[in-house]
Amino acid sequence: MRGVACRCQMRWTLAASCGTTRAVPYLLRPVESAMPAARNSALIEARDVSLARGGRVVLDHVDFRVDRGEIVTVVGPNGSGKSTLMQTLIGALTPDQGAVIRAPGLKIGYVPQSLHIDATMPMPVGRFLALPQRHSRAEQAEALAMVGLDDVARQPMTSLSGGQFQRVLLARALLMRPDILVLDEATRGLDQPGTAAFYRIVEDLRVRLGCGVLMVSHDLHVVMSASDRVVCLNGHICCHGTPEIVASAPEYRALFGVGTQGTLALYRHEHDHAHDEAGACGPDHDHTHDHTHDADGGHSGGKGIKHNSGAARDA
Ligand SMILES: Nc1ncnc2c1ncn2[C@@H]1O[C@H](COP(=O)(O)OP(=O)(O)OP(=O)(O)O)[C@@H](O)[C@H]1O
Repeated sequence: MRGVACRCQMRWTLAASCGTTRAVPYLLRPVESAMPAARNSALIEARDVSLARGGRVVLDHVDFRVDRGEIVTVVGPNGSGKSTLMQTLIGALTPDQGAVIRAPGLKIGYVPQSLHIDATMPMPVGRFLALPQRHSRAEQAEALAMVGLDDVARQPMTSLSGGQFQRVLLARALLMRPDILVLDEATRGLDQPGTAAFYRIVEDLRVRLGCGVLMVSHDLHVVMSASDRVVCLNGHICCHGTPEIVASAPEYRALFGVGTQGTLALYRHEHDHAHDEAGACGPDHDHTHDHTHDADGGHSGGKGIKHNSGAARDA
């Protein structure tokens, strides 16, 4: 009798063979954790966080949270504090004001934008995955399979394509059995199909592992359709909302496939002004930002920090 895998927000899989229970895959085994199991409980929360770097306020009264089972994407112009926010949330930086609250026992799987590996250093994928913590070959193979990579364990890291390399970084994060995956521009340098494929994997992992996902990305078209919530940061949180599917061009379908339905998505703004479907501001807007919106609904422009309104700060 074939085993039945139960896919749900809880981390377990039951597989039965001839009436006996066999070991469940490592990454899907129940985790000893003090973590709340329910969806909608905050994994990480920033409360009124402010932080200055190099004498300049980079994060200004930021309220932010990521719940179990949701994908939250932070977008914003260069220098708007996205990486600083990530580092503050994972505990690498301490806020000057406010607090970051992490659920007790929270395990974070961090995927950086890139990692330099010396080309002269022979570093097979398997050895890389054993850093900083050793895992069995079976566990490594399971993690690699989850990110769509087979038979690469003996391959040197330096021989991987950009997309393969980032997937290996993702596999390494999975071996932590994370409650939350934090991806800081993890698809930088990948082409659009590679980026779309990467985010499809992330969406799949969210379902299979029931983890939360926090991403920083500039890939608006792809990320918007993969996210439950999008937060636009420009020092302060200037807008946030749920992505809305507004169009489904054939070329996007061809690129993004079934996972995202090939759709172009926009996100709802909760400013004190309106946007049309192209992302342009409506006539009633009262624009107090120092940045503009492009046709994707993205932001660009100045890096100075101004508050729009208190309501706009709530993420
Ligand atoms: N170690 C540091 N010391 C001083 N200033 C810093 C440091 N790191 C970042 N900054 C400054 O903080 C601001 C925010 O940087 P951050 O890297 O968080 O922005 P970002 O939104 O992630 O940018 P990008 O999209 O370009 O990656 C920038 O003005 C940057 O120069």
